[in-house]
Amino acid sequence: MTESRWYSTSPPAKLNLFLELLARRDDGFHELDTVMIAIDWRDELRVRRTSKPGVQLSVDWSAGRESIAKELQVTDDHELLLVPTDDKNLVVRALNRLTQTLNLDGGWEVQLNKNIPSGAGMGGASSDAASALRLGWEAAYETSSATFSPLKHEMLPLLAAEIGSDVPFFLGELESERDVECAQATGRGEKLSFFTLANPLHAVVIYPAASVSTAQVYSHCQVPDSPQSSNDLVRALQGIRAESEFSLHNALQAPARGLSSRIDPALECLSKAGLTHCRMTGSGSACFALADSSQQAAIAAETLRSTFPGGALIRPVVSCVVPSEIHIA
Ligand SMILES: C[C@@](CO)(OP(=O)(O)O)[C@H](O)COP(=O)(O)OP(=O)(O)OC[C@H]1O[C@@H](n2ccc(N)nc2=O)[C@H](O)[C@@H]1O
Ligand SMILES: Nc1ncnc2c1ncn2[C@@H]1O[C@H](COP(=O)(O)OP(=O)(O)O)[C@@H](O)[C@H]1O
Repeated sequence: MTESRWYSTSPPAKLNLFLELLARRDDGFHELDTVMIAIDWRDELRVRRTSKPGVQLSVDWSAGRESIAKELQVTDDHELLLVPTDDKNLVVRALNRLTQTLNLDGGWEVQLNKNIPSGAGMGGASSDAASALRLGWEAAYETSSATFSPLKHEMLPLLAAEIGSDVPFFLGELESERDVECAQATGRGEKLSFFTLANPLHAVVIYPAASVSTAQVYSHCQVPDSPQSSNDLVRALQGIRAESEFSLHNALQAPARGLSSRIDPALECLSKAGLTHCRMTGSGSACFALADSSQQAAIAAETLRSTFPGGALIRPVVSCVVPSEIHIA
């Protein structure tokens, strides 16, 4: 086979504005009611097809390992900065599954530049995997004589859900050309109802130099007797209901706080920073609070960098569209 061109994109992170547990399933997963929003804190991913079988993945930190280590106040070789390059990396799993499913020969060369911290509840690995599926599909289409394009909308969500509960969100709404930033998700997170925000959402995110295992947090959670619903929040985000009427919720915040002592300082600092709606995202450890404008978010982030006790990545962010744009070179 011939090598393909390079396909690249910038996988975004996500925040869970709402997360409620509805039931514990027999397969060990939890039925959720969650609202996810894509934000412009992004990794960089490049993929091309090669004649050599397998996935050759190289990973680096975009800002440089030393610079991230300094912000986190850890050493360059600290485990928080380790990103797997073997099949523990969801990008490798995604491309291997694509190779099998499309019966492709040859393999892949992949460059991943990280910005999104791992074990943060920001879905970095899941977003990278969704992007790898999209880029891999386009590269395979360029270099194959097979006409598998019509299958894309059916196959990619199935492969995505196999790789992880959060991966389908990052594919966006494949059947439409609509710009969507948000989804209300049910099932284990893979049943998605996408929608557009009435107004961009600004926030400040703190990743407090602590990685939390998603599986461990779920193993300490409790399903409430009377679960809350995200419907009011969704209507407010769509502009159908007054924005002042919404509140955020995360049923995983309590068990995650019990597992990591770094979450409480992040929540405390955010709640004192003149922002609103302070919460943890996903299974943690990152926390966020909403701002009225990009300017307020930038000023609050700057202040928090000098007041937060200990190392942390602190960023002003804004909602963005899923999926991210693909570039070919
Ligand atoms: C908590 C959330 C909220 O968006 O995100 P993160 O904090 O991971 O970003 C998700 O539910 C995480 O989704 P994801 O990270 O894809 O999890 P998966 O790999 O599918 O599952 C990891 C483990 O988490 C538990 N799990 C996950 C999803 C779910 N609905 N119920 C669960 O109980 C299961 O124990 C599973 O083995
Ligand atoms: N592409 C990737 N980038 C970062 N971490 C990855 C990747 N693929 C697999 N991992 C592993 O996934 C775990 C965390 O996944 P991630 O999605 O970043 O966090 P979270 O589930 O908290 O959103 C870590 O154990 C990390 O080693």
